[in-house]
Amino acid sequence: MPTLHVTNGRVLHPDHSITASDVLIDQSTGTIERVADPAEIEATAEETLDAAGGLVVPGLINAHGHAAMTLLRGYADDKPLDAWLQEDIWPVEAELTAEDIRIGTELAAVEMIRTGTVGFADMYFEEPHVAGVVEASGLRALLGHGFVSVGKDEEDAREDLETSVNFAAQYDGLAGGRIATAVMPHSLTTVNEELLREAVERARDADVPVHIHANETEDEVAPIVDERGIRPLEYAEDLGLLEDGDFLAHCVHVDDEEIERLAASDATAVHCPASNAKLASGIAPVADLLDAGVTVGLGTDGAASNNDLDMFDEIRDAAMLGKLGADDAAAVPASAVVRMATEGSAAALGFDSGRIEEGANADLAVVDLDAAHLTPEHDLVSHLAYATTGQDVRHTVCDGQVLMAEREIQTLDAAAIRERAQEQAEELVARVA
Ligand SMILES: CSC[C@H]1O[C@@H](n2cnc3c(O)ncnc32)[C@H](O)[C@@H]1O
Ligand SMILES: [Zn+2]
Repeated sequence: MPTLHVTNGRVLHPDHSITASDVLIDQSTGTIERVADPAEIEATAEETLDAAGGLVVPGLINAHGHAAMTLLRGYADDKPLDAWLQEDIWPVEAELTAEDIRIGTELAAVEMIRTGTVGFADMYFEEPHVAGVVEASGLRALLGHGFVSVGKDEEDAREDLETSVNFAAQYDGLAGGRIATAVMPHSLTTVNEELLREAVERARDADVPVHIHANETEDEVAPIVDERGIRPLEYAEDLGLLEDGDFLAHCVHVDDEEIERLAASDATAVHCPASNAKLASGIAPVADLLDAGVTVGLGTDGAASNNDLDMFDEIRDAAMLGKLGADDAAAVPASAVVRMATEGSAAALGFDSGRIEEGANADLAVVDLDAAHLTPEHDLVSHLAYATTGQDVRHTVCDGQVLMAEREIQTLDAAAIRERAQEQAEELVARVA
């Protein structure tokens, strides 16, 4: 059985203690075989990664996003969600080709691997092409075709739902189990009730979860309250949502009753602090969600509303905004945000990852601590939350495969992808002009 030996480093354990330990990985199963004192692991592995001066952490998981929107990074900024989508994003997305999406997703994969992210959720279009990039890059992902019904006739909207269901049914478990899927209606206001009900029912039949944007802005909550006399998450539950495996992006404007409803359910929330701040959508009540017992993951959302896919940035933003929102510097501490990007996101996507522990998926990153901004070492969990950036990542491993060694991506040609993405993005916006 081929093995990978991560040596000479310190390991962040699930209880957030840190010890000088080696990690032995069984590459045939893609799982962690041993985490032990270096003296206890023989140097006989086929492959070795040197983690000297580094901290071995669970690979980060980006639990909500639209990967190919990297091509739209910096294309339209400084607007609120509705205007941004309707005036800028949806017109340019109408011109997207499958090749644009493939290249944009490759660019996202390069950025994610470079910054220690090993898994991501993607709600977008042309998902078979996204799956191809996942296969080639070695990343882990939960993918779904996103669909709306607003602005479409009945037949087109229904066809879009069929695409979402068929993709989810056909691609679940591919890439050696690294691909999972979900049915992905865009939101509670952009998909009509009939199609939402059908989407949930069809997802249950296909035994896949549902992923949806929920309670992102006040403007999205108000029409549901006005038309139905109930809050969005009561509506969601009535639609059959909030079951085990379902995960909701944003949950910014949730009231106490909705937080309780979410806590009592088996669904999870994905916090996207940078996107919520940039679009001025609001500050999610993360401290309240965590206090109520909701499982909270972390996501960047698309690169057009963030504007990067660095999950270390997101961790820091989650802590900062969590404190500001709660008006309490003690709220959402370092350990909580690190857990959000690891265990929380893994739980949201149903991955057995997010922890350096025997039996878990061998998904990890090695953070190089040899840097002025990470000196002195009073508390390394504090450094992960407040001082580390994605550029500090030295190695990235997913499913036991080395995706980046010594800051060099192994599975993709990063320079060629960047060059191609620049050309592809220029051609895309030229088609809209
Ligand atoms: C139907 S595929 C996904 C759809 O969502 C759009 N999108 C990107 N960011 C956000 C966001 O923060 N809230 C809502 N929708 C968003 C994306 O552009 C696609 O059209
Ligand atoms: Zn989104």
